[in-house]
Amino acid sequence: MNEPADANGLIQLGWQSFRHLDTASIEPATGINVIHGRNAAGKTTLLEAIHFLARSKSFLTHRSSRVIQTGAAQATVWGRVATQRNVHRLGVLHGNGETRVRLDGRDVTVLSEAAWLIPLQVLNTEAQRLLTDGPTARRAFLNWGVFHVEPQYRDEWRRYQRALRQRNAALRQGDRRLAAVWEPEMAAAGEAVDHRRREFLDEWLPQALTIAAAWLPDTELEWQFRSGWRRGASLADVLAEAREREVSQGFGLYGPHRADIRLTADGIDASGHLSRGQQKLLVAALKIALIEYWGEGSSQRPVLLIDDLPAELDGPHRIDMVRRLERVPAQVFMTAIDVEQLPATSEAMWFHVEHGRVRQ
Ligand SMILES: Nc1ncnc2c1ncn2[C@@H]1O[C@H](COP(=O)(O)OP(=O)(O)OP(=O)(O)O)[C@@H](O)[C@H]1O
Repeated sequence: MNEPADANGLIQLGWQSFRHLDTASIEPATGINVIHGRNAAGKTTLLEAIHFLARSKSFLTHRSSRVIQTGAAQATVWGRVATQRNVHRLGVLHGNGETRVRLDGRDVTVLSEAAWLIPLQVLNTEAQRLLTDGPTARRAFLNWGVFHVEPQYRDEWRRYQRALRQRNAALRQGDRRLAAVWEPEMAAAGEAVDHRRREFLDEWLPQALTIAAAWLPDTELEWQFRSGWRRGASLADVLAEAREREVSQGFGLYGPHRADIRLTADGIDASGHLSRGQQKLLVAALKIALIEYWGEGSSQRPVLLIDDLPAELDGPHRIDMVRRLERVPAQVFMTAIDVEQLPATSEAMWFHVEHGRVRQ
């Protein structure tokens, strides 16, 4: 650890043998960074490198070996991350089928320790699956959001999942007595998880929809949260009532593992009603509001990666989006093929990428 830096965030980023990027290091702005260049220049790869550093994995592939440059043995990304108190050195290396994370000179085994240092969100075409896919993606997003505001949440969620697994195993064996033994633990942890989720959602979603409403003024946006069990009933009662039916199913049908968030536009499911561009704006609003919520009282500066910001947006919406991003308490990295597609941003730092070479 070093002395505190003037500004929070990723103040230096370097890489070696990471896909087709030439070995280099850059000193990004802690506000907006624009990465531009032609197709296949390496813009998305640069975002991927930041993701790799923050989360020890890619957002493009589950197979980390793919990030290793053709012909190289390992890929490395490293960075210096300034928080309010210190400057941390973080490094992620992938080679020989394993990923190693180093934080301030020591190996990190619990990856969330490193993930905690750089709260990160990605806005790309995949991110729109938050609206179009099933509830699993939304629950993962919700869990990640709550975890960054309430670190104890992870333990409660793990406790719940453990009890759920044990009860499911008992249900599959038809062992009603053992299933009942796990119910008080499952209900206690489940209610705690639900409580934290609701507190978080009540703050986050109204703010997200306010941001989105400014971009989609003619659309009425609403949200609803489904806990995963009957409203108003205690989870313990619901589990006891459902036990017999669940034995025949072989797994638990109720609880926070079945939760979902429903977003509607003019009363219709948002994914079915909104255009691609409108969906992009809504997802951007969800992520910006999350980042603003994280930013409050946190010593870590969140990072927002936006791949091809101009795509699918008309001129006025591009301007609105960039103006909004200028006020977000986050470090933003956005890519664009052509700088002409973006409005002038006074504070931004510009990086040009050509054939894998990044120039500041
Ligand atoms: N492991 C690797 N080793 C070497 N080159 C790679 C590797 N993986 C991908 N590439 C190359 O990286 C290029 C893609 O880079 P990237 O996706 O960052 O481009 P981009 O600038 O975002 O382009 P676009 O604007 O088209 O999205 C491809 O030409 C691909 O062949």
